[in-house]
Amino acid sequence: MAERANIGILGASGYTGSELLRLLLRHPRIDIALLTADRRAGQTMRDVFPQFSPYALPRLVAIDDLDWPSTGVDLVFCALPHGTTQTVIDALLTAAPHVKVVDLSADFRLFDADAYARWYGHAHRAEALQREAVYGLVEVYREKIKGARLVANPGCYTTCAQLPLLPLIRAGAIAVDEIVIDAKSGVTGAGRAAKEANLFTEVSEGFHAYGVGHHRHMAELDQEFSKAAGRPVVPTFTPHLVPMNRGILSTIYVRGSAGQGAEELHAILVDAYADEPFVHVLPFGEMPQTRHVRGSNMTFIGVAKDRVAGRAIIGSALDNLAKGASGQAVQNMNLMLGYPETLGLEQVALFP
Ligand SMILES: NC(=O)C1=CN([C@@H]2O[C@H](COP(=O)(O)OP(=O)(O)OC[C@H]3O[C@@H](n4cnc5c(N)ncnc54)[C@H](OP(=O)(O)O)[C@@H]3O)[C@@H](O)[C@H]2O)C=CC1
Ligand SMILES: CC(=O)N[C@@H](CCC(=O)OP(=O)(O)O)C(=O)O
Repeated sequence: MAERANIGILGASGYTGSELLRLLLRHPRIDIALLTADRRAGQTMRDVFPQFSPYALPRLVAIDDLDWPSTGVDLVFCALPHGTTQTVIDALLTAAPHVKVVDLSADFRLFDADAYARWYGHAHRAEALQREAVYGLVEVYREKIKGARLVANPGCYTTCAQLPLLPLIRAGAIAVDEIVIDAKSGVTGAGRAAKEANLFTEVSEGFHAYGVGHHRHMAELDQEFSKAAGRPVVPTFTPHLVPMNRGILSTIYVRGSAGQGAEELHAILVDAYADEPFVHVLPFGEMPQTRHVRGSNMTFIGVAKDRVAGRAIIGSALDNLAKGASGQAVQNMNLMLGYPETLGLEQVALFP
């Protein structure tokens, strides 16, 4: 294990890229060696995000201008739009095969080439790497991540839903054909690039569902839930956009298997996460709030009884830019570099 590592951030001028930089500037064992942008290439981080003014940072460069071996990077975070990433990482790992990569996009999360083509509308452009990638949900794949060269950081909605549900599915404690996930996200989840749908006037003073019946995160949920259950699982999942900057809250409706009431489901989760630094199960009956995880790498989970016999209501909250993206990516980096998993991630939520 090296004492320090040189880090690159592809897409540093975006929301997850800048959140990575915010976290990494407080990390004791890394140096920022490379920052890239597309439209903002040539500018400084200060031009794009003035909060970085006090720090001496490399200028934003275009990926096409890079000669990978001479960048000197040991590990690269790829925070680019999905679809863009696979060719960039393929070129990077061809030119510099020793570099480790944490990809924040959806490009390497689906291991089945047909499923990828079906959900994303084109054949994967780096199939060998798709097969090599390790899915980066640390609480499940910790040991595989430690030896990985390419880690596919999970999606924000999917992290929020998987953390409470996977232990229950694995234990056979819930009816897997009756899972309903009602999720709400802040607007940073959609990225910084200007889109009409994300204008203040379109988002404020309102609240709406989108991607109803076909959001691409369903593919990731199907894959991981089916793996945990040992048979196909297809949950109901509906995302909503709410007028706040950060945070995801998922309210999840489940039916317990025979003999598994809400208290038993709660006990399974308490047991599963007793030693996990970034998953906190609240006392029975308490529901999580996004404001209590904002800016931290934590996921808060709550379980309560439904008045409908046999059903339970589960709440899960995380910060989409932290545990839902950049925080989880740094957690993955720490494992890949052999550092303590929590290094640079100890921030308590920013509240009030
Ligand atoms: N936002 C979130 O909460 C989450 C995001 N993700 C995923 O992380 C990735 C980054 O998301 P986010 O930070 O929100 O996105 P942003 O739109 O905020 O940032 C995108 C970044 O990629 C750069 N970029 C855009 N197009 C290209 C291109 N063709 N070639 C090279 N660089 C390009 C942009 O540069 P420039 O600014 O110069 O145009 C910018 O730096 C996405 O794949 C997203 O799906 C995953 C989980 C949560
Ligand atoms: C609010 C919002 O728009 N959220 C994004 C999901 C966040 C994300 O970026 O997910 P991936 O990493 O899988 O791309 C969306 O619904 O597409």
